[in-house]
Amino acid sequence: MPTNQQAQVSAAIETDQIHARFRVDYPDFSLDVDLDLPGQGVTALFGHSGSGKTTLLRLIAGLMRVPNGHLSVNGRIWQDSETFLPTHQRPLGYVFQEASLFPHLNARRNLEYGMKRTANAMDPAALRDVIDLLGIAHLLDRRPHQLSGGERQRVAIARALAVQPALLLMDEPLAALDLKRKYEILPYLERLHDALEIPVLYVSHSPDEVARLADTVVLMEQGRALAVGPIAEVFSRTDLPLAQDQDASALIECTIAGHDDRDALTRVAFAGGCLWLGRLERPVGATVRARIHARDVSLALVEPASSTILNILPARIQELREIEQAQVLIRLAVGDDPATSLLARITRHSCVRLGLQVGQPVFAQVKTVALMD
Ligand SMILES: Nc1ncnc2c1ncn2[C@@H]1O[C@H](COP(=O)(O)OP(=O)(O)OP(=O)(O)O)[C@@H](O)[C@H]1O
Repeated sequence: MPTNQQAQVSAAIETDQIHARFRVDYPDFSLDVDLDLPGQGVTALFGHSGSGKTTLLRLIAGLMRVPNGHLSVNGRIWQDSETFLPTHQRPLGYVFQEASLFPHLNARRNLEYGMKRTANAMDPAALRDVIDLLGIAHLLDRRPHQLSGGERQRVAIARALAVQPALLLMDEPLAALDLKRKYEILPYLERLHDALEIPVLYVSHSPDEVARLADTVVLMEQGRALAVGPIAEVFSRTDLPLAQDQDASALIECTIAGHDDRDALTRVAFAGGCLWLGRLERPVGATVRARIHARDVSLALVEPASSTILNILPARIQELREIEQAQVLIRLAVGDDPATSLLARITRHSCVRLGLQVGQPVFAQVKTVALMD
């Protein structure tokens, strides 16, 4: 029979949301946010350098205190007008740009260090799972200087998780790694994403990282949250600076529908259509996230009968927006599902020549599809 206190805790946990409201005024910068974020999955705090991402993370960690701030995490108040939990009382894990491991302790002792100081440490079986998930079992006897940057970061992530935090904060955990190491560690982060039940706030200014890892995005600009929402929705909004970028892209959640061994192709299905990709070694039914750059999509009014392009999707124009360099950004609904969007970036000249307008049916020719996991 649960005690009253346990019943209150479980009732509070069901609220499943993070609410963060903060205002900070520095002489040359102000941050003003009021955010409701999902209580699970990875939320990216995404924006250019100086947009306020780290400041927001520090406020959430309790490393800074501002008056009138409010923070609740899955129903537990961490800060309001009466309460301010100091950092050491907040059940959180914090992973920084550079793994801050103790140099005189090996990886195992580094993991144990935090665990000894909390009443909520993982049991040995759960810790073994985390060690396996991050692929660090063979590194446990090594000291930090005997590890690569990526390996150190994996140990730092395991250490953050070993205290069973209610929230994991990651501040550009890949920023200090070179490209090769980044690509080494990304699959581990993707595995974490699938395995973790706690919410993760992930600071990044890299669209590529965010496209791979995030479920929800907070797009930060000059201390404000310009947009908050599911990643596919935010990425395909043509009114945001993100879409005007050369890297603008749409994300589509897909399921592996079948393989064609003869032609070394894999067919993936999404709500409203399907795409052919180079052969993927993933089982039918597995989910993958596809990223399609706006610059890789061209449009035709009639279905091209003789094209080398594998993926030609019937679509309908949802929105046209003229952007710089005499180009037009077009948002397309693909198939029957209005929630699945593609972006196409074409010249104004072509747009006028084809007489494109909102509501018009077209065929989207997709030159390249990148897989995000
Ligand atoms: N203690 C401080 N006093 C005054 N200004 C500060 C202070 N801390 C941060 N700032 C300013 O606040 C702004 C936001 O900084 P913040 O580190 O939050 O940005 P960021 O988006 O995390 O940037 P980056 O991606 O470069 O880490 C910057 O203009 C910074 O100079």
